[in-house]
Amino acid sequence: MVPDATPLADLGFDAHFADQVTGDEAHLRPARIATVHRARMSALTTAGSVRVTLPAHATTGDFAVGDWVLLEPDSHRLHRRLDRHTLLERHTEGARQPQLIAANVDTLFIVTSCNADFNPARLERYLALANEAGCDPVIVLTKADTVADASSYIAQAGVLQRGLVAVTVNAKSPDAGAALARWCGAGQTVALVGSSGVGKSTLLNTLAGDALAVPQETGAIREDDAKGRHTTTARSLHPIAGGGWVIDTPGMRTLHMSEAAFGIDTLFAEITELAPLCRFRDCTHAHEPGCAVQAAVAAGTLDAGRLDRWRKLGDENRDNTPVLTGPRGNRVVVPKKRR
Ligand SMILES: Nc1nc2c(ncn2[C@@H]2O[C@H](COP(=O)(O)OP(=O)(O)OP(=O)(O)O)[C@@H](O)[C@H]2O)c(=O)[nH]1
Ligand SMILES: [Zn+2]
Repeated sequence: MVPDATPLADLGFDAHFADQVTGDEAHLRPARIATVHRARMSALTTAGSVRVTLPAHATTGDFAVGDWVLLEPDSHRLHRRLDRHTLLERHTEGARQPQLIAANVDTLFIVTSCNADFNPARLERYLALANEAGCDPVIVLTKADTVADASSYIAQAGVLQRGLVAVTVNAKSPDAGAALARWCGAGQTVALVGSSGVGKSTLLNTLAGDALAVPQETGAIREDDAKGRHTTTARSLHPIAGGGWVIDTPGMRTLHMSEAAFGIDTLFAEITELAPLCRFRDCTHAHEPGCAVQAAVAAGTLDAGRLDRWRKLGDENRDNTPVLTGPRGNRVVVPKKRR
């Protein structure tokens, strides 16, 4: 259950948000978006869950679970959204606008299992997503109880990004909560991503423990979509038993790279850092003489598979990232919208 009175700090409200509230806005109530439906949203306040009243010009598509907003005290009418600390967004092929997954997530739990689901190339896509969003990634390896030696998975995951932490769990056991406790706790927000069937729902239940209850306002929790089917919210903010919040996301089959140059550079830091040592400033690390990256592969200090995957993600990102023509015909990458 969501306690009736939760201190703002426990909901994740920190100086980043407090500093944005102006003197004129002091009478407004900070609230954290807990569920986003097509036509309505709910939010958590220090006094519990409320239904947000949207002004005429606003649409729920502009908000993500985890967002901080300011509400009028009695009507719960939305005044404005506060700038985000982090924003997870998903680019899908063909779609012009990215889909907002979750906002103000501190740690992204990238969930995979100790079995055939384990796939370095796919994990790297999730890592680029976390880096780009500004979240700290952690690899959570579920189903450790089904294999004789889970440590080899830790070793394989740990090398995917500098400083990356990987943890093995049995998502069904309460021990999983203890194993992940260092990223949870009052005011902390984590989100779960990963393929279908890896154990995200199981992990969510374990993390929530006795606290399990989707924070939602009383009243109707279902809405009809255009075809008259009942739909429930895809994402919501759930309380974690020992403090903090967890956001689940629906299984993502494909993750297209777009507007993720920073995320990819961080993911492949060992390659990014070698590039300035290449003879040519625009070296593609493919065939050029004096290439420091190729030299590292030849010397055995850089994995050739990593270089292949760096190239694939980078090419995909460039193909999918919109470019404008600048004043002098220079190609200018469209600046990311403000968080
Ligand atoms: N033995 C074992 N089984 C697990 C573990 N984690 C999940 N499972 C089982 O794996 C199956 C799939 O788990 P879910 O939690 O439904 O997976 P999910 O990621 O939520 O899948 P979607 O809802 O399709 O996205 C269930 O039968 C779980 O009981 C684990 O750590 N150990
Ligand atoms: Zn090079």
